[in-house]
Amino acid sequence: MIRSVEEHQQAVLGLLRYSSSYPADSRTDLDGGGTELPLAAARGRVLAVDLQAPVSLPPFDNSQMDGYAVHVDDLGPAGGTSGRTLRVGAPIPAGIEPPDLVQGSAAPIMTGAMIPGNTGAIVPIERVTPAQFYSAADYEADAELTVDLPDTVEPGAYIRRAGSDIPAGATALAAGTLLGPAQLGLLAACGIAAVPVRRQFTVLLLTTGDEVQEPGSTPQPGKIFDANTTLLETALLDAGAAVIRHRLMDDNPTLLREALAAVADSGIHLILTTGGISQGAYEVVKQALANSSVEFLSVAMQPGGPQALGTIGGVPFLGFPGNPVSALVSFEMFLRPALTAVAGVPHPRVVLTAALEEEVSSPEAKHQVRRGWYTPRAAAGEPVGTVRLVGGPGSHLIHALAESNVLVHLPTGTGSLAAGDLVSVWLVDGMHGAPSFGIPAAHPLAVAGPGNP
Ligand SMILES: Nc1nc2c(c(=O)[nH]1)N[C@H]1C(S)=C(S)[C@@H](COP(=O)(O)OP(=O)(O)OC[C@H]3O[C@@H](n4cnc5c(N)ncnc54)[C@H](O)[C@@H]3O)O[C@H]1N2
Ligand code: MOO
Repeated sequence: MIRSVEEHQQAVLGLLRYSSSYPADSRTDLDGGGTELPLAAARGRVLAVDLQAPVSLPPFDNSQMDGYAVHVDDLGPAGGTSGRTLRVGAPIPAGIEPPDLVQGSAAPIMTGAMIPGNTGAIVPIERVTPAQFYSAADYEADAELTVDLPDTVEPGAYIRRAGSDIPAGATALAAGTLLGPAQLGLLAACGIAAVPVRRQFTVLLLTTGDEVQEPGSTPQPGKIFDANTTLLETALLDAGAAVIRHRLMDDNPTLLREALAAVADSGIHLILTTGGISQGAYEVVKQALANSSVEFLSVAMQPGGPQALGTIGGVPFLGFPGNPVSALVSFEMFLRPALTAVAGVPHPRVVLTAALEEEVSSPEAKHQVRRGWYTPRAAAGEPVGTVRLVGGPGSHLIHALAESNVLVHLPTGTGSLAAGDLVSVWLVDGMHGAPSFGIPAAHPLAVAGPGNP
């Protein structure tokens, strides 16, 4: 049986949505039974509840510029000052609560400092005379320092009002928000130190094949190093999932069946294997799961044609093909979008239209996914960016995969395309490493915190 890409996408989504024990609404299902994560540890996670701002941002009226705070009664109608000369009051650095302004005097004030009472406007230092602040020596030498204002000052100028970013009590972040640097920075600015996050979607990752050996071990004749475990583990971590990495399994169906049965009730949300699902004589996954509720099928896609889908002991199961590019393309096309729909993370890939830099042909009966390098349009007049294909269509070309920044889609029915024809590309180089708190504990800058005990 041959399925279209769209049909298999729906099948994978249905599997995760209806067969997985992952809670459909995990808002009340916090990690650790209601515990929260410190902000930095919550990067890449999904907020479990609506969070209200406990304080306003800014928390108080403050200055947007280094300059002088001018009394409201020293500003004429519509801000006219007639170049008024004012006495210089005590400077206001950021971090203090200043006394109210006295009419006839202007207080030197620094960016971010609290606005004193009675202030009508801030005048940037560049706009007054003298155009630089007095030194401590100037203050000691002359008790009657003065400053000349410009002819006009806009009332309220350069005052950042309390609550103008967000007022206290308003929703700072809604449940379901993916927590990245900006969102976590907002929570920190609100004085929040820990955040309730949704449970992670947990995947058991198992790689099969007599021919694969662990990276780091001595190369053996006829064997290859296991690329797929690392490739899929990091792709899943990037996508916000948690990964349990199973040891490599050789082509022994009985042992594989036992291993899969042993993990089926361990609270994981998906079992994912690579390899052993096509037409060979030693297709271990296919043999181990014969007569089970796992279906082996063919999707009209290249790479990633052979696929397996079903349940093992009630736990959703996906079998990706063993070729590394096939495994990653399967992840991008089927599992990643389903995770977005079910777990609220990751963000969908950015889809762009690009002009081919060269001609290309593709099997008409299949949706071909090529790897490419996307270059944004060089000038504003150009309608779209361009894409250069990297490597051929072969699903073993992991080096070419590593040198690409987009997946290039040549949908079913495409046949051949000329240079300049438009194609749809998915931007995949926005992948970042899993959360890491990388300063070694011995580093002089290291502080106690997540990852730095
Ligand atoms: N007669 C047919 N042969 C093949 C067909 C077919 O339709 N008829 N389909 C081909 C396609 S397309 C793919 S994709 C592969 C899928 O094969 P399997 O999923 O059964 O995977 P394996 O045979 O175990 O391995 C395929 C390939 O990938 C290498 N591999 C496997 N695991 C890893 C790993 N962890 N790290 C790196 N490389 C790995 C393996 O050595 C093979 O070269 O089947 C085609 N054959
Ligand atoms: O489907 Mo295979 O993944 O074309 O190489």
